[in-house]
Amino acid sequence: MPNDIPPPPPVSFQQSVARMVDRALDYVKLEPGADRAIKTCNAILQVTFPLKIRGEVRTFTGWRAVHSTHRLPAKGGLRFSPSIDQDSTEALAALMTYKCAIVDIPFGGSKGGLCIDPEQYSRDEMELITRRFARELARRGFLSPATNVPAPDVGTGQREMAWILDTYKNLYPEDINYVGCVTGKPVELGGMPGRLDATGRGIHYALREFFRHPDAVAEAGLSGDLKDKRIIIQGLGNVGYHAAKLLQEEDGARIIAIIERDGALVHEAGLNVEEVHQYMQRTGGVQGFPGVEWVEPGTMALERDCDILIPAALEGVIHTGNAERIRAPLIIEAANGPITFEADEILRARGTVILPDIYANAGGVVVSYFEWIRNLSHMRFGRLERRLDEMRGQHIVSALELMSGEQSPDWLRASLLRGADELDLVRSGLDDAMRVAFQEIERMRQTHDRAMDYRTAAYAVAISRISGASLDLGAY
Ligand SMILES: NC(=O)C1=CN([C@@H]2O[C@H](COP(=O)(O)OP(=O)(O)OC[C@H]3O[C@@H](n4cnc5c(N)ncnc54)[C@H](OP(=O)(O)O)[C@@H]3O)[C@@H](O)[C@H]2O)C=CC1
Ligand SMILES: O=C(O)CCC(=O)C(=O)O
Repeated sequence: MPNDIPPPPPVSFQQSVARMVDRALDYVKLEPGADRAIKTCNAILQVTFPLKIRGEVRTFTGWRAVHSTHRLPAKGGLRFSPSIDQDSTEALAALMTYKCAIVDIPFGGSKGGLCIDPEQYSRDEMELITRRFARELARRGFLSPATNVPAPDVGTGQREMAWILDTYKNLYPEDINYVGCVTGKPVELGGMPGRLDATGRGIHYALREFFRHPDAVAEAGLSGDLKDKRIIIQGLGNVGYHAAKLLQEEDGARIIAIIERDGALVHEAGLNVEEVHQYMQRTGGVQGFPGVEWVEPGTMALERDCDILIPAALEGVIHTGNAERIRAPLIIEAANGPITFEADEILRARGTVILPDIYANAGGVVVSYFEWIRNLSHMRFGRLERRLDEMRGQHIVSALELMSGEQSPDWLRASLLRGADELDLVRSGLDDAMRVAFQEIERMRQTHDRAMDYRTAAYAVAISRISGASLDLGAY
C-alpha cells in the first residue's frame, strides 16, 4: 500500500477516543455506569440550510456537538472543512471535555463543524454562510456566552469569530455579555492578545516542561534540553507555525522537515520556519522552496529519523499503515487525534513516548478561558494594578540603591520598573497551566510506578475530575 493512503480506519474517530478512555478507566474507580455517562455525547445538533450563491440555491450541513455540560459553558472550536462529519464532530467535542479537565478550566466540551471547502468561496460568500450558520446555532441554544462558546479551528480564524460575534449581538442585543459568545476574535473586538499563537506556544511550553524532567527525557531515549533537537512538523497552519517558530527561535531546536499538504521539505541543517511560512503565504504551498530536499508524498517524511515528531495538521495521520515505521522516540500531538487507537497501541508497545493532544494542545482553550473571563469582567487584565506595580518597582530600585550606594544594573532596573501588560499575564497563565498539568499527569504516572503512558495518565486525571464534579453536582 502506498505510504500516503491510510488504510480504512477499523474504528471511527469517536470509537478511537472512547477506547483510549477505556484504557484509563481501568485505573479510576467510578460508580457503576458512570463511565458510560462520562463517555457519551450529551447533545448533537445537525443543521442544513439553503443559501442562494452565484444564482444557485446551495445547501450546507453543519453540526455542533455538546459532549459534556458538567461545567458551563461548553467550549470548543468550529471547523470548516469538507471532511467534517457528525462522527468527527462528536469525537472532537469529547476531546474538549477531557482537555478542559486536564488544564483545570471550568468548561464542558463542545465542537462544531460545517461541511464546506472555504477555498471554493469568496470572502463575501463565506461571510454570508458563516452568519447563517451562527444564526442556526444561536436560535437553537448552541451559541451563547453562558452555554456554548465556539473558537477557531481548522478553516476558521479571527475573521469568522468576528462575524459570529456580530450575528449574535444583532440577535441578542440585550445580552450584556454578548462579546463572550466566541473566543479567538480580533483583539479590537474584545479578543485576547496572545490567543492567536496560544496553541503553538502551549506546545512549546509543554515540551519545555517535559525537558525539565530528566527521567521523562531518558524514558524517550533523549538527553539534554531542546537545543539542537531534530524536529519534524506536519502542518504549518496556525498551531504548527507558531510551535515550530518558537521552538526554533527561542530554544534553538532544528526543524529538519516541514510536511504540508503538497509535500515535505527536508533539510538536516534546519529549515528557517519564518521563510518557509512566508513562501507558503505567497505560493499557497511549500513545493519549490529553494535549496532543500523535496519529498512527495509528504507523509513519507513522518517516518524519517528525528528526535521529536509534531503532527499539527489533522486526525488519523499515524495509523496502522505507517505506525511501525515511525522512528521518532517522542511525539507531541499538536493536532487533535493525529494517532489512531490501533497506531497508539503499536507505538506504545515499541516504547514511543507520546504527549497526548488532550494535554499538549490545550494552550488554545486555556487562553480562550482568559478571553472569556476578560469579556465577562468587561475590563482588560492588569488595568487596575499595572501602574501601581511600576511604582512599587521604582520604590524597590530606590531602596536597593540607597542601601548599596550603587546604581542598579540596567537590566534589573528595567525589569523592576515595568508593570506586567496583558500579554505578559496571558503568557504567564498559559505557562503555569501547561506546567501544572504536566506535573499532575506525571504524578498520576508515579502512583502507578510509571507503567502508565502519558495518554492514559492524562485521561485518568481528566476522568477523576469530571466524575468528581458530576458527583458534587448530583448529576447522576
Ligand atoms: N487553532 C487552535 O487554536 C487549535 C487547533 N487544534 C488542532 O490543531 C490542528 C491544526 O489546527 P490549525 O492549525 O488551527 O488549522 P490550520 O487550518 O490553521 O492549519 C492546518 C495546517 O495543516 C495543513 N494540512 C492540511 N491537510 C494536510 C495534510 N494532509 N498534510 C499536511 N498538512 C496538511 C494545512 O494546509 P492547508 O492550509 O493547505 O489546508 C494547514 O497548513 C487541528 O487538529 C486542530 O483541531 C487544537 C487546539 C487548538
Ligand atoms: O479555544 C477554544 O475554545 C477551543 C480550542 C479547540 O478547539 C481545541 O482545543 O481543539
